[in-house]
Amino acid sequence: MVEVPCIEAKGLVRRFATDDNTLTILSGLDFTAPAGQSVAVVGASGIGKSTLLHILGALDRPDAGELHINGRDVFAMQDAQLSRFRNKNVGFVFQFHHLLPGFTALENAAMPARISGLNAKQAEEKAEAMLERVGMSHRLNHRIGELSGGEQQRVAVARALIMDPPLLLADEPTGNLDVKTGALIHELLCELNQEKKMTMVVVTHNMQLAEMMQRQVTVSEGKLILEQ
Ligand SMILES: Nc1ncnc2c1ncn2[C@@H]1O[C@H](COP(=O)(O)OP(=O)(O)OP(=O)(O)O)[C@@H](O)[C@H]1O
Repeated sequence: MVEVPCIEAKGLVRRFATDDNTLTILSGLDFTAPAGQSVAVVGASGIGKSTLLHILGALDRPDAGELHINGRDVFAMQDAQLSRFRNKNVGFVFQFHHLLPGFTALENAAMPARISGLNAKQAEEKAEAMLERVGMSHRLNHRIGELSGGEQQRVAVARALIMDPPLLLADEPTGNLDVKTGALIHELLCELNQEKKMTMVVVTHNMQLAEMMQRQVTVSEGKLILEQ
């Protein structure tokens, strides 16, 4: 049986209209990743890495091209169906974590499970287990503002993985952290990738992190080059 890739993107085009012209950021980009693979996306600043990641996570729609995640035609879905699909299938970790400051670590990590329809108790049980996995059991009831940068990013990782998604997308996940704390988060991401056999795509300028991934791809002139 032929294995379905976790990500299969073909001919992605993304343009942005500015006041005086149209910028073509992605110009027919193809990208495939088998299930379980870890991939670093690197390239010059402003070249289109985050744009690509947002499309791969269906947070943004391309002007042309197709995206299949685990064989599902993502952009054929209507918005409500797409939100449900994202909730179950894609976890996101960003440089600035986007956690809700007025809520505790437990409440933040539980959020995707609540959105998926689980009741508060079920969602918090799952969140507690995930927070334990990322080394945060001692801070469950701290509000986000009461946590260090590294601790906040651990909560963001727990929130991204609470639904056990087959795909994790991370955009400069440790760009905001000191080198030592960043390295601990890199190790955590690699351990979770192995443990959960999830596909992981990480946009980064950090070569130490990029080299920890099984494969590195470079965005250049709207396409992917230099596959390693
Ligand atoms: N909504 C938008 N409207 C107009 N231009 C945009 C928009 N989003 C991104 N761009 C432009 O597209 C280009 C690519 O941006 P993107 O954030 O994908 O780059 P990047 O490779 O991730 O950069 P960096 O490494 O600096 O984070 C940039 O020139 C940016 O200004």
